[in-house]
Amino acid sequence: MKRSACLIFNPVAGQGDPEQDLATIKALLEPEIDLDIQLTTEDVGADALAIAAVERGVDAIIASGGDGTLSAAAAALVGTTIPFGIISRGTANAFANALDIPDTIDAACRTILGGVTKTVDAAYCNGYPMVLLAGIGFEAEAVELADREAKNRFGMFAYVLAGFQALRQMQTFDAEIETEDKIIKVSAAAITVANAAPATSVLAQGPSGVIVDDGLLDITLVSPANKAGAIAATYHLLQTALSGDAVDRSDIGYIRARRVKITTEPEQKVVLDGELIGTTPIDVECVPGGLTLFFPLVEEVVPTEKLEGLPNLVVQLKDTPDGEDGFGDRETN
Ligand SMILES: Nc1ncnc2c1ncn2[C@@H]1O[C@H](COP(=O)(O)OP(=O)(O)OP(=O)(O)O)[C@@H](O)[C@H]1O
Repeated sequence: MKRSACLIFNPVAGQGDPEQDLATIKALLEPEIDLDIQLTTEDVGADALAIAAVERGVDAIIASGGDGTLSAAAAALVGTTIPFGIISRGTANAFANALDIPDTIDAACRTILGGVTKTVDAAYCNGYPMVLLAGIGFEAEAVELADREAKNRFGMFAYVLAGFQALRQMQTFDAEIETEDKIIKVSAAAITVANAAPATSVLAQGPSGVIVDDGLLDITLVSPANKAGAIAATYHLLQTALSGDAVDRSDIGYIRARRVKITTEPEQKVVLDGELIGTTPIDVECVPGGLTLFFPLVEEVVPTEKLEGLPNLVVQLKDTPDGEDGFGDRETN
């Protein structure tokens, strides 16, 4: 029987040609999947369309658009077992990158056609579903500054520009961070609670690699003494994100927790998966295995041996009976 899925498509996302993108997606998927195509509008977003699709009891949901569309659709699926396909066509493609899903239309469609699924963690932040991260302070300021018009003009560069602008306006705040086993009081300029994060979410990169299926949230605290320190800390986080090493600066800290409550003085803006949702305090709780994704088939890497080319090489294969390790009897004391 042919598979079926609801495809939620944002017809204005990204810098490409949406009509052509939709034609490509249909050509790739429709031979194997019956698609119920739902276009987002200014008034009816991916969240409403995904909630309605869940209520209709669809077999799978595929979302195609920028990070806003993908996050909104994913949010509706947190806590369900409906497989979610991601076809990223945005400016930053942070959502796909954070979850290790290919970000070209062709590879994303092949991932969905492959039919392999994997569960990852999700979370709730102040009752809102969260798949990637909640940012307090710096990140929230940067998201607010990277507006639609700037993104259209500058693409990815808009986020970098907004980051520098936010850095210029950087202010520290006092924070109290409560996890299941401790209460931490600290001054910070940015606190990021991540379930999953792309390397470009620099401020989430305290832990060497945010782990998306460990049942824990990764919390990074950045507390630079001044603006020069903020730039150095940000650069260090970018480097560690790219190299996969843990951070090593006294003004950056990180912890992992299943649940975290954060209050700040003064109140700080909070951005959740790219959208401003309000201000602190926040209460974030991990939902282990809360989201099911179509995931690329990962071929098992068999470590290869190599001997060819060594001088005077002779390799003799032993005739070892089943169940024996080939070393004969071993002397024991
Ligand atoms: N048919 C439509 N007409 C106008 N706006 C739309 C329509 N459909 C969705 N939108 C708007 O698109 C925005 C979401 O865009 P989305 O995040 O998918 O793409 P993007 O902004 O190009 O990507 P990125 O966030 O990666 O930059 C929402 O603000 C939503 O209101």
